[in-house]
Amino acid sequence: MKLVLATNNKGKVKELAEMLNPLGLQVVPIGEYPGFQEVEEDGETFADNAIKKAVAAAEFTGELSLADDSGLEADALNGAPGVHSARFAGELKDDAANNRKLLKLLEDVPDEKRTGRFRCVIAIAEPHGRVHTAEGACEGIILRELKGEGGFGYDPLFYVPTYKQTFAEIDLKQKNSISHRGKALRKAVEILNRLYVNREG
Ligand SMILES: O=c1nc[nH]c2c1ncn2[C@H]1C[C@H](O)[C@@H](COP(=O)(O)OP(=O)(O)OP(=O)(O)O)O1
Ligand SMILES: [Mg+2]
Repeated sequence: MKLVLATNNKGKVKELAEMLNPLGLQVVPIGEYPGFQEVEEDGETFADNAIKKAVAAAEFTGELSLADDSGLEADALNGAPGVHSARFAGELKDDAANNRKLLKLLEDVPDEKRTGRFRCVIAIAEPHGRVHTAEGACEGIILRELKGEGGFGYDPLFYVPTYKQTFAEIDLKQKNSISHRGKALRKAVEILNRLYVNREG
């Protein structure tokens, strides 16, 4: 069975594929389907946007499709950038510019108030229209400067106290074991196993 990954984010594809490949599904990024138009992410919640992306991909490809909508919530900014994380500093989805904007807004925020979390909602859309969702969150601290070279997005600013490292300093497997995406994906895998078993039997 095919599973289309309805994301254009290469960082997400790496993390998702690492956990999905062992399932024995044929995992195909949406980039391999020419002509798919990126949907407008105008939902008020991560779930709204994840569902919108997964359904659009399932309709376009006719295949089981999985989408991820995620972002960073800073408590000192009342949860911003939240669902606007990707385009926080503008339409270009520029990670470096997003990180600079976040640092600037948090400039005067004392260490103990720099708490936040990544959130992720994964939506799985079946070709005939049923949708399933799974979510995950990971708590951390937003640093005052970038640290680490790995990962993507806000990873170099996101410090995990239990690891004493940022998401950009830990490897992909470690990140998947604790991250918002890893948590959501483990629940999503249970959903996929159920769907897969139902189809076979
Ligand atoms: O583990 C993460 N580590 C660092 N940053 C992260 C992570 N997870 C989400 N993020 C940030 C990246 C982006 O600024 C936004 C997601 O936005 P989001 O719309 O879900 O993804 P996107 O536009 O990059 O790709 P797509 O919609 O095609 O899946 O949150
Ligand atoms: Mg997006």
